[in-house]
Amino acid sequence: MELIFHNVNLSINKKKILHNVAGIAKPGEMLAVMGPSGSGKTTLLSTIAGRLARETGDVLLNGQPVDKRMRRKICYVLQSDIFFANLTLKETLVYTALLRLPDSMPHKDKMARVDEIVESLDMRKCLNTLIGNVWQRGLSGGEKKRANIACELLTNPTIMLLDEPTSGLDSSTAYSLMTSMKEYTESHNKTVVTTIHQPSSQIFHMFDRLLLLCEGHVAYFGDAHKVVDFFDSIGLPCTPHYNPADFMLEKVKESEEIQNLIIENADARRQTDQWPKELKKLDHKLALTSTPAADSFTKTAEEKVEQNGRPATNGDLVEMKLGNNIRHDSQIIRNADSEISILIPDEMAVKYNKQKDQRWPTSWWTQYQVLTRRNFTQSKARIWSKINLVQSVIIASVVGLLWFQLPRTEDTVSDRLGVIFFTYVYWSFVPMFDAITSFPEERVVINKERSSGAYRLSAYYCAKMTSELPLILVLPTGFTILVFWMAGLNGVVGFFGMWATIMLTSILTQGIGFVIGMTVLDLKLSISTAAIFMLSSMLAGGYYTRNIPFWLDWIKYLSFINYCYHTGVILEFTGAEPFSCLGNHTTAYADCLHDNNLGLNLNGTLYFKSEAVLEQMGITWPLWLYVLVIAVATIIVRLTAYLILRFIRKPH
Ligand SMILES: Nc1ncnc2c1ncn2[C@@H]1O[C@H](COP(=O)(O)OP(=O)(O)OP(=O)(O)O)[C@@H](O)[C@H]1O
Repeated sequence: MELIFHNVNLSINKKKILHNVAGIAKPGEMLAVMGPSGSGKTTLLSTIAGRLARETGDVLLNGQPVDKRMRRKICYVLQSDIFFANLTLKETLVYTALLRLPDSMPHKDKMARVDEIVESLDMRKCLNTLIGNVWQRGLSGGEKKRANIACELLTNPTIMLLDEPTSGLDSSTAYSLMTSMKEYTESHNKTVVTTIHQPSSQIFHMFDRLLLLCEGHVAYFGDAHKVVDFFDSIGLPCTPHYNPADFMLEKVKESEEIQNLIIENADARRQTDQWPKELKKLDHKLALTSTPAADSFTKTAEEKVEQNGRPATNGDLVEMKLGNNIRHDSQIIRNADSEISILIPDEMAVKYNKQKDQRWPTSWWTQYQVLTRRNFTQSKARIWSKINLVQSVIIASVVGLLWFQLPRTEDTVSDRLGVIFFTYVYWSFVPMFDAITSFPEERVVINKERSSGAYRLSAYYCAKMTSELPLILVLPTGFTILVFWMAGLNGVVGFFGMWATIMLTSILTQGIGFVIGMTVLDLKLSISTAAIFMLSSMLAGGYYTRNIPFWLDWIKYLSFINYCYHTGVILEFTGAEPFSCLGNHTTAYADCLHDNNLGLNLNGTLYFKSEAVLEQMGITWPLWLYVLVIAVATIIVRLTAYLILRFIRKPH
């Protein structure tokens, strides 16, 4: 496919970044975009990829404007290597292939495609290596760059946009990477646009075309090997044997005077034969569509589309009655006076393509299945990490030993409340902070993948919820078993009740963690926010204080711990064995109770029924109501997290 970008203008925060940037890249060729740091190379690539909205200008593939469907033919390899650190290279490539290659392609063909790319980029020896990150060693920098490119190549894109693929690589690794890319481009007839900072002269000579940018202006566009002649022609000769790439970067950074000289001469080249005819044609289209004839022009083109059943392309002839008010531009009138060659107007091609829009490469169900498997694999290492396992076992053992086999006497009531409160609070803290700290890493990967239209957000979100469920529930299950039986809490029913409500608490608090992590992007700030939220919930949760000032009493209804803790209390003190009083009759529980809660043991000591504790604590809601509130809160929190991702944290 031929890629044309024509007169692209773009401003960010009112700062003009790109000024009438134009260029063309052809199949089987590599176009290098060069320029000093900050000259707009990445911005241009993002604009071509459709991730930044241009103010004016066209981006055309084979003469047609790029819409969402066509954008799938473009792959954009970002400068940074964004992956899940704890997947191996093979897992990364396989999951990417399963997600991004169409359902209609048989599984074995998808795997064959992975093999082909691995061979092309010479990556076989590191297939089973973890991707890794700063804390965990994995692929080397060069291998990561190749992995980044490989993931995009899997979809067999026609246009490849590479943002600084050689940054951070030593010269021989950079050369070998670019050689692989050059071979791949030529053998598969791909159209490649790559930004590059300071290529060696060997790499520079691999490029077919060059776009040199200077402060967002075109300083040169044309054959890469003719750039030295251009500089020579404007009085800036290059010293023999000097790397042309270094030479021109020095010149475009030299002085304002030199910069203006280069830009003016580059502008002047647009009127000469050295400027590609395709770009000249677009200049004419612009001139024509600014005439009063534009409306009838569009209409006739639309008729042609309906007649052909496909959008008109660059070479199509569209019949148009020439009115008196049309400029007779000899260059664009082709056959007869009544026929004219035009490019299809943007809005019309987009409208046409929408009808056939296959937005996603795979079905929702495929996306859900693959993402569930991938998420399970990558979250397992994190959630079931050795450190989490050891931490849970140690804390559970300490709790179990401190509250070991509590006797059923009145003075252990407060201890029982303590262990229940601690257990619910602990399984609120752990999932919440795990969600907050893990989400930033995940978010960048998801944003990258969603930007390239790999899957639906709903598929990702449902997969995440499902795949992490068994993972987040295993540790609290083990913890509850240890603590419950070591402390000697209330029987089998009480155990299953506590286990279930702790699970629910973990799911709720993980959701709260996601909401905080998605809303507050700064990690430090999100941890502080979560700490404030958790501590306030704890304080208002009914364990530390039961006599909140009346004007602040409503706060307990906002504390999720209030509900979780009270489910635990109800489970512990309902239908349990009675508690013995300690000798005298003036105890808190015995004194405030109705007679029917009291009784005498055989040895003559007073006892009270366990439900008396609930009465003394003023717990009047039934268990199911507390559980219902937690369940509804869980659904609301999970939905909120989804909506935040859907509408607020959209990728560019
Ligand atoms: N959000 C923003 N607000 C203001 N200016 C911005 C913003 N984003 C980018 N810019 C500016 O746009 C210009 C072009 O940035 P871009 O990243 O495209 O440069 P580049 O040529 O790719 O640089 P490098 O080679 O260092 O990656 C820079 O001057 C940058 O400061």
